[in-house]
Amino acid sequence: MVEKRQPIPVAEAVHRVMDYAFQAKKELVPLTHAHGRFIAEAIRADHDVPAFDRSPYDGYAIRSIDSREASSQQPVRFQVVGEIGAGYVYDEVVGERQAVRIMTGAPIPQGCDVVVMLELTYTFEENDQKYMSIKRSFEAGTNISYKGEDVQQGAILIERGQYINPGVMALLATFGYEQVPVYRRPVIGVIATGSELLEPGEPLQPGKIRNSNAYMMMAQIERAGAEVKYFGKLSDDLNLCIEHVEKALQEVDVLITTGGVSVGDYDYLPAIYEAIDAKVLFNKIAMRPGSVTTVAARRGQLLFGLSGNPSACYVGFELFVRPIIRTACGNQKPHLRREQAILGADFTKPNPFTRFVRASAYYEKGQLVAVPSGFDKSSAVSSLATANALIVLPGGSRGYEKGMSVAVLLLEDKQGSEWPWDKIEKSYR
Ligand SMILES: Nc1nc2c(c(=O)[nH]1)N[C@H]1C(S)=C(S)[C@@H](COP(=O)(O)OP(=O)(O)OC[C@H]3O[C@@H](n4cnc5c(N)ncnc54)[C@H](O)[C@@H]3O)O[C@H]1N2
Ligand code: MOO
Repeated sequence: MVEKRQPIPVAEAVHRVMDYAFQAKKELVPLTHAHGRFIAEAIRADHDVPAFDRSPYDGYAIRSIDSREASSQQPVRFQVVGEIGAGYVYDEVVGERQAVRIMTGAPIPQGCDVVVMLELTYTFEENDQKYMSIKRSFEAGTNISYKGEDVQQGAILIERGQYINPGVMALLATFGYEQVPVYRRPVIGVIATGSELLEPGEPLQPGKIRNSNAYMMMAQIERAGAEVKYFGKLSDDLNLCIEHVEKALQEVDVLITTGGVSVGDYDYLPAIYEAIDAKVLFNKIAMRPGSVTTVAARRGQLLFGLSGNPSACYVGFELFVRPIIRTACGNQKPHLRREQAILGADFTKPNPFTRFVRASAYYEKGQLVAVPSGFDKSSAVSSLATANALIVLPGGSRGYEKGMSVAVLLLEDKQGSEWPWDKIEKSYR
C-alpha cells in the first residue's frame, strides 16, 4: 500500500523552503560584466551630477544684466570673446557686454548666468571682431543646468540587492565603478530522470520523448540569475542514482531533479532522499500543476524534486526555486511580482487546488489583461512558450469567467516582490 501524501498549502510550502534560503558571497566583476547581476553594495553618489554648472544648449553664455535693455527695436550687441566646447574650461571672467560661444555640456564661464540658444542670436563681424546680438532680455538662470540638479552628493541611488539593469549600468559608470561588487551566482545543478528521455539530437523512437525540462530549467535558472551545471540523466539503477546525486551535491549549491517524484515503480527520488539521509520538507502541495513538487534538505543544502510534467516542472521552479536563487543573489524581493488583472477568457475547469495557469498578460487601454496560454494540462509543453505570467486561481468548485479580477504573477519582471500571500486560498473567498 502506497503511503497517502498530505497536501500542504502553497504559502506553507514557500515558507518551509525559504527557511533554507541563503545568501551567496560577494565578488568584484568588471563593469562590462555587471549587467544582469545583483549589486552587493548600495550605490552612494560621491559627487554631484552634474559636477559643475553646464550648458544644456549650443549658444552664447552672457550676463543676464547685460540683456535687460534688449528688444526687437533695440537689439543689444555682445563682443564674442571666446569659445568653449564640452570637456574644456573657460578660465577668464566674462565681463560687461561680452559673450562666450558655448556648446552643449560645456561648463558655464565665470560671470555668466544665462545661455542664449544659438537660434535666438544674430552674429556678424566688424574689423575682424566677432559680435552677437539679441533682441530680448533673459532672466538669470535661463538655460543653466545646475551642479547637483540631477544627483546630490551623498544620495543613495540604488539599494543593495538590486538587479543591475541598463540604467544601473549608467549610474555605475557615472560614479566610476570600474569593478562592481556583486553577489556570486549560486550554482544550480540539474538532473533529469526517466528512461523515456532522449536528448534533443537523438531521433524519436516509439514510446520515447525528448528531454525538454532540463533545457527549460537551465533557461529558468539563468533567467533567475544563477549558474547552471547539467549532470545529464539518472540511470535506472538505484545505487548508481544515489552515487550520481551524491557527486552532484558536492559541486552545486542547490540540486534540481525533474521527474521520478510521484508514486510510480520507477519514481526513485523518495528512495534517493532516504538513502542520502535528506529530510523531506514536503512531497505534496495543494496546487495544480506541480502538486507532486517535493523538496528535501541535507545539511542545509536544498534538493528540489520537480515534476516530470513540463508545465508542473515550470511552475514548481518559479514558485520555489526562483526565490532561493534570488535570495542567494542578494535580492530582498525574491518572489514573482503580483499584479491584479482582468481574466481575458473563461477558465471553466473546476479544481479543489489552487491553480497556476500559464498566461499571456498585456495592457489594453491601461488595464492588465491575462489570457490563458492554451493547452492547460500539467503535461503541456506548448503553452509555456507564450506565457509571461501565471494566473492564480484559488481552488473551488466553480470556474472563472472572462472579465473577473484575478491575481497574476509576472514571470519576466526583474525586480521581484515579497511573498504576496499569507494564504492564497483565503484571500479570494
Ligand atoms: N497514481 C498516481 N499517479 C500520478 C500521480 C499521483 O498522485 N498518483 N500524480 C500525477 C501528477 S499530478 C504528476 S505531475 C505526475 C508527476 O510525476 P513525476 O514527477 O514522478 O514524473 P514522471 O512520472 O517521471 O514523469 C511525468 C511525465 O513527464 C514526462 N517527463 C519526465 N521527464 C521529462 C523531461 N525531462 N522532459 C519532458 N518530459 C518529461 C514523463 O515522460 C511523463 O509523461 O505523476 C502523475 N501520476
Ligand atoms: O503535480 Mo501534477 O502537476 O499536479 O499534474
